[in-house]
Amino acid sequence: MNTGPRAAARAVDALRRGWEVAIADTGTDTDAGLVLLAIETADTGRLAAFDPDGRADILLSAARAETLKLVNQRAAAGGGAIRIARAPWIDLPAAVALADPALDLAAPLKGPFRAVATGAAAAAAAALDLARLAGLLPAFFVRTIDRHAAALSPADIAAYESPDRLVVAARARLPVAAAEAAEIVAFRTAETADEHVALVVGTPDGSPPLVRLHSECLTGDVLGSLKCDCGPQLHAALNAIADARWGVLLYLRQEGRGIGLINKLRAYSLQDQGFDTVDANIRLGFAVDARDFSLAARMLALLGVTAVRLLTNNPAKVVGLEAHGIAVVERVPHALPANPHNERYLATKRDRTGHQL
Ligand SMILES: Nc1nc2c(ncn2[C@@H]2O[C@H](COP(=O)(O)OP(=O)(O)OP(=O)(O)O)[C@@H](O)[C@H]2O)c(=O)[nH]1
Ligand SMILES: [Zn+2]
Repeated sequence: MNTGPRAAARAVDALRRGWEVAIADTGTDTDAGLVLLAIETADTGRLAAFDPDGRADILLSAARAETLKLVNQRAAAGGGAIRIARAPWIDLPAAVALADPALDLAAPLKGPFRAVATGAAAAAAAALDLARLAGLLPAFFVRTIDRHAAALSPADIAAYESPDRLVVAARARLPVAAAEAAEIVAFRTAETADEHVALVVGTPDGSPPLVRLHSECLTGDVLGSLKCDCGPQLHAALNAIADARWGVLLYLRQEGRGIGLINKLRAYSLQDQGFDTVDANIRLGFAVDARDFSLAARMLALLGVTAVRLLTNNPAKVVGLEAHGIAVVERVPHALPANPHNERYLATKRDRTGHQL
């Protein structure tokens, strides 16, 4: 068996190219595995090769299935994945409509739908994670196979995301507008292309540094998007850290709260239709926040930082760091003035995701 994160890296690549991927289940009561073709990157030729008899089922996230009202709340409450039995009318365009919420208003679904057991729950959940890692919609054509026919396990996919093998790859002096005495430290793991960065400002003075965990936001950080508060938060954080004379800004490549740029822009398109930031993620079939702050904790540990004053309004960041060995001795609020375009976004963060604004 081809184990390890290398198998997961190959699978991410395969999904993006529209190639099938097989995942062995790790449940003790099953000898099953799943073979999967991502709906987003399928085409008629690939689908015919994958599923010549038109018998492959559909695998969706529970959140997406609930949005489509394909399953009742009770079925979805278990979380994870929902498998829908293939019906003759579910051709490729119908499957795309199941996967992609952009079409929800334009393409009413036919039905009826029948939810069946996933047959390999751990493999199904891992498949959804793999889609997110590949930046794809979490929706597949799926067939059950013998687990021995699969080269990939859920543990491989977890290892791919794990920060355990993160190392410092390069460091250099980097004077920036906010602070001339700054050093940039770049991190990477062997398996992912993501290059996470820390900007270390000033020199340790024996007290816990002022720290900001900033998740990448191409639209806000680079283009000055008014839809969110990321750009102003980034610059205010650099200034606050410079004023404190000792601190660290982590620039985490967790675009779109971990769902990637393309999926975030899909969420924006749903927001144009009236859904808020939480419901947009759910309609796409993702968690409201897919980030894992163990990555940030590992970066701080590699910098020799074990206790911080954390600039954030998000209690999940405090919990995430503390769960991974970094003491948060103080939460420093980090709210910036709203504008007409991000007012609702900030209100949703306050009302629905527990931000202390
Ligand atoms: N999926 C999704 N991601 C978004 C949206 N708006 C902004 N983001 C992403 O949210 C992340 C910004 O979060 P942060 O500013 O790090 O943190 P936060 O959770 O808001 O908490 P604070 O520390 O209080 O700012 C970035 O990765 C953005 O790309 C949205 O509408 N949908
Ligand atoms: Zn943003």
